[in-house]
Amino acid sequence: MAARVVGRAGRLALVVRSSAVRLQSRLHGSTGLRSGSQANFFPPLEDAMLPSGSFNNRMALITGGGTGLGRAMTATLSQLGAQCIIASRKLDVLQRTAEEISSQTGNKVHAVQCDVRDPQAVSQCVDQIEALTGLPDVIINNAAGNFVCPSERLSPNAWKTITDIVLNGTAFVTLELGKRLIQNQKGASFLAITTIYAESGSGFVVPSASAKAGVEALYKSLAAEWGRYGHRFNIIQPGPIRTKGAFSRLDPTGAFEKAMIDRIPTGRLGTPAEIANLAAYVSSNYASWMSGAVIRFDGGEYVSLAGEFNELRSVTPDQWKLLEAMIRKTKGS
Ligand SMILES: CCCCCCCCC/C=C/C=C/C(=O)SCCNC(=O)CCNC(=O)[C@H](O)C(C)(C)COP(=O)(O)OP(=O)(O)OC[C@H]1O[C@@H](n2cnc3c(N)ncnc32)[C@H](O)[C@@H]1OP(=O)(O)O
Ligand SMILES: NC(=O)C1=CN([C@@H]2O[C@H](COP(=O)(O)OP(=O)(O)OC[C@H]3O[C@@H](n4cnc5c(N)ncnc54)[C@H](OP(=O)(O)O)[C@@H]3O)[C@@H](O)[C@H]2O)C=CC1
Repeated sequence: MAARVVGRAGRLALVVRSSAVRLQSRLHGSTGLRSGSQANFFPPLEDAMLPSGSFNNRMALITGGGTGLGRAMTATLSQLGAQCIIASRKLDVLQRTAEEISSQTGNKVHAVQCDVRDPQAVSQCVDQIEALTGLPDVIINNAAGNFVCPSERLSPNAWKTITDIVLNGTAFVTLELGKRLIQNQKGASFLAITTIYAESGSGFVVPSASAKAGVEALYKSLAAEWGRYGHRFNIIQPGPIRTKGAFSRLDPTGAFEKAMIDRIPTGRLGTPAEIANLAAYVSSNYASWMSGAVIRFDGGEYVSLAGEFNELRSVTPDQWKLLEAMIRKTKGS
């Protein structure tokens, strides 16, 4: 009896899988029933969302602001009136970005060299910022380092490098600025950019997952402790958004991109401009009651990966009829 049931279930699974695969390949090539088409429902809007002038007379520090998502956040804040300071290791990259953005927006963008792993360099960077603009009203901890690697291949220095940039770097910047802001009785909005796997953990990016989880604990803790000094602390967890920095280190051959898009319910990657709009809102006075928030911004990828039955999206209506009939026939346990 048991063998008959297993046999029938096995045959059904085969039928379901092979007809789903046939349908998938007819519609969308070799994999991914849902990729692409539903993205038309979710077009990315690229223009700045907040009213112009929302950041007039405000100073914003964006770490890692010379490239990728940090650059997009800088461009949006600058367009909305902020005076921005971008800080990272590569001064030439920072200066190029600063010139490009300020020539487009008419607002000054300052470039300051800083390796966030070094607390002394961070302290000197904050000295420079104080001299240039005064202490910032908006701090975005966006700088990061990452690469995919089986954990058994990680050297102690590989572990240290990622955790130093992501967790210690964020802590050094946050504590240095926090202390000086408290001394000057000035409030500020702190935002950390983490990732969806800070919550779940993930193999093959274990130093990054561990450090990003630490950043989330740091920001939630300070949201509770430093509200009394006028500071807000929030977190954005982005899903996949194409940047050279991330994709060259996480999917160097491009082999995983299609499978990744297939599992995103909105059928596409995010865009830098979209996350820049969210970061601007969270950092603005329109969000002055938001603190301690963790905002997942991933097109639905996290819940899609989490739900055990989500693969049933590929079951066709005819197959559902069959499955339902089988289930209804079952009596008792
Ligand atoms: C499945 C498809 C996925 C597609 C994308 C989906 C994205 C969704 C989720 C994304 C999350 C993204 C999170 C991010 O953080 S992306 C940000 C990426 N950007 C960067 O990393 C920019 C900065 N990075 C760097 O500068 C370098 O890459 C660095 C290695 C992090 C730091 O550089 P540096 O200080 O110069 O370090 P090194 O001296 O080169 O190396 C230090 C030790 O690390 C070892 N190491 C370096 N690379 C590797 C590697 N690829 N594998 C294993 N080990 C590595 C290196 O050997 C050193 O150790 P030692 O030899 O023992 O001294
Ligand atoms: N793109 C994506 O799909 C996702 C990105 N994220 C997060 O978004 C943020 C931005 O990533 P993204 O734009 O994609 O990648 P980038 O590689 O473009 O950005 C990382 C930035 O961090 C800076 N940086 C690295 N190490 C240091 C350091 N030691 N000191 C100071 N700055 C440093 C780099 O500048 P420099 O080399 O000049 O130092 C670079 O500008 C990161 O926090 C990342 O974890 C999270 C989830 C998904």
